[in-house]
Amino acid sequence: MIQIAPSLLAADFGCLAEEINKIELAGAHLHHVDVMDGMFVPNISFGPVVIEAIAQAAKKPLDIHLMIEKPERYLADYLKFKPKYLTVHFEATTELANVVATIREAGSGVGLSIKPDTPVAAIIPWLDKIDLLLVMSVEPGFGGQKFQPQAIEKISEAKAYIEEHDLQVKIEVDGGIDAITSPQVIAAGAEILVAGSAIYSQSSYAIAIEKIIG
Ligand SMILES: O=C(CO)[C@@H](O)[C@H](O)COP(=O)(O)O
Ligand SMILES: [Fe+2]
Repeated sequence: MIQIAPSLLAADFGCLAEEINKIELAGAHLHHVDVMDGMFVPNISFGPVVIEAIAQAAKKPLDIHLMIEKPERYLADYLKFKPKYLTVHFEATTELANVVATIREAGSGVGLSIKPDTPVAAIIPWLDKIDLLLVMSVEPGFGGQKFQPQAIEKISEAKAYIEEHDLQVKIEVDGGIDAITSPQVIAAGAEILVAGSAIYSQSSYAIAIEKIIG
């Protein structure tokens, strides 16, 4: 089953609890939560204080995407929300084995993300240790960017390896996902689709979700 994880970055923060309620009624499976530190990416979003409010309003699970340098410094601050997935960037840490162990011990799914210029080959040794591979289809840092089609090839490559080795890793894709790009990433093997602007910019979230995941 294909799952949709609308990115709260594109929601109206003036009425966050209402947005969360609306997107859940519209069919969201997960809430994608983008944490940006102004170091790993050239933008700052929000951190645990805002996620506390999100977690209180949400009935659906959280899918936290950490775009922060040295995420090992802050894992506990996000694991306390018991996210379904806590995802770190491969490029952001030299402590990946410890990061994976800490997330797993806390009971959340382990997510690992790669930027557009990072090849799938770089994370192959980690695929049997994680639950989620997040393939970025834009440079991380901002919502509303154009989908980079080379992500399709990367998803296919990762999917082929996962199937060949009978692994349980799900592939998530994030950036520029809409009704045009979603069939391409689904065909390549993505199972969780993140979409921000393509959903939250629309008057009907349910219709927007329906157009993306059918
Ligand atoms: O992680 C990121 C951006 O860094 C994403 O989750 C975006 O927030 C997705 O937004 P759209 O590209 O769907 O507008
Ligand atoms: Fe994201």
